Amino acid sequence: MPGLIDTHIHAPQYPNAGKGLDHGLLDWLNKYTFPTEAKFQELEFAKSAYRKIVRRTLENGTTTASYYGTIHLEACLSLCDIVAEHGQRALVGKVNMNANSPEYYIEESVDKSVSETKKFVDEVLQKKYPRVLPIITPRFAISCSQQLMDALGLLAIEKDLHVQTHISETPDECEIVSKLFPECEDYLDVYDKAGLVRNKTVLGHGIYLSDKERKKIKEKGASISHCPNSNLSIRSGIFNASQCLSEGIKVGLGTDVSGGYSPSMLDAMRTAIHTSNMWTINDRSHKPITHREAFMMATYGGSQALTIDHLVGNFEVGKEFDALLISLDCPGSQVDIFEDDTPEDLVQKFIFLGDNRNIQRVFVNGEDVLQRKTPDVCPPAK
Ligand SMILES: O=c1[nH]c(=O)c2nc[nH]c2[nH]1
Ligand SMILES: [Zn+2]
Repeated sequence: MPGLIDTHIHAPQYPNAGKGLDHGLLDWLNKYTFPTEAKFQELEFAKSAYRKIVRRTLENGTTTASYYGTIHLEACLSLCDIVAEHGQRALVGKVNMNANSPEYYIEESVDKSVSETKKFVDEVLQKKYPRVLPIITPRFAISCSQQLMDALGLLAIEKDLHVQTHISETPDECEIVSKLFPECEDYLDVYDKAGLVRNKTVLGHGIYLSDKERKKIKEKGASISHCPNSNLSIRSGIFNASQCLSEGIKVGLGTDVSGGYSPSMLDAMRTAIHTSNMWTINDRSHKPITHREAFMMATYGGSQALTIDHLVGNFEVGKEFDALLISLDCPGSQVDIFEDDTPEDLVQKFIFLGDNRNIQRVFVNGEDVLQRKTPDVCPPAK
């Protein structure tokens, strides 16, 4: 099958995966996430954590990831090196934050934030990694001033870069944004005024977008990264994937580690199906997404969301071979096969019952990247 594409994942939040889910978004950021991300100033700590997450996502079949880093230039550059060393395909973003953030984890000025971002972009491009690109990453409107977002929008346009950020994830967040930016028509307008809404823009979450905002996202050719595990784990809300897909918006899936506790895109597929089922439970006329649509969002849909569908996402002739070799009867498999199972049944069983043990080989551009010799991920247990 085609490789899995995680359109939204926070590499530095991996140490927190599976813990600290007892608060909603804004308290969760302050209590758990910012203190953890701040530790990535220490380069050796960052490298060790980044090796773990890159290895873990690859083992789970993520051939492409769109990573958020932290505000630290050196650590973000090391994430690019580590991704490249492991042979994963990725977009990597140095996070921008200059407002409403704790004093221990904030960029000191617009100038510094922009100049470090330029340095990051230039260095990454100069390295000419075959499959790693920089992505402009203003964290979200609450943590960036309009002046900073304007400068980042200009940079994205000037260098034709991808952009990723969060939007309309929780009601509290939306209310704060409307107070911080009273001159803007809505949340999307905050980013649009800065030139950040482009066809290379990936908007994380988008649970509470209005009809008008979704229409503009479609017109601009931007995409939404649906992160169902995160939405349920930190109780942000229930995204309506069917609606966005039927409106023709590009929708990919994201694990959103560590608001989402699982780095597995299989988990993202399952949870997207269950999230969609919740709409149907509340309104029987709602058509839930199918396993085919979940599979599509995790593969080809993800490639469209990241505008790399000319390269990967399916097995069209001429694309690069990002693929997984799946075995359902391998040692340890949790999937039992029965005589009357059709090929499509097997795909469904893999989505719902499969795990990394069934993912036997992971190819990026034709290379079995799990066979690469990379530095030890896990030091021996004490
Ligand atoms: O799920 C999320 N994770 C984050 O780290 C974040 N920052 C702003 N908004 C966010 N949402
Ligand atoms: Zn996120």
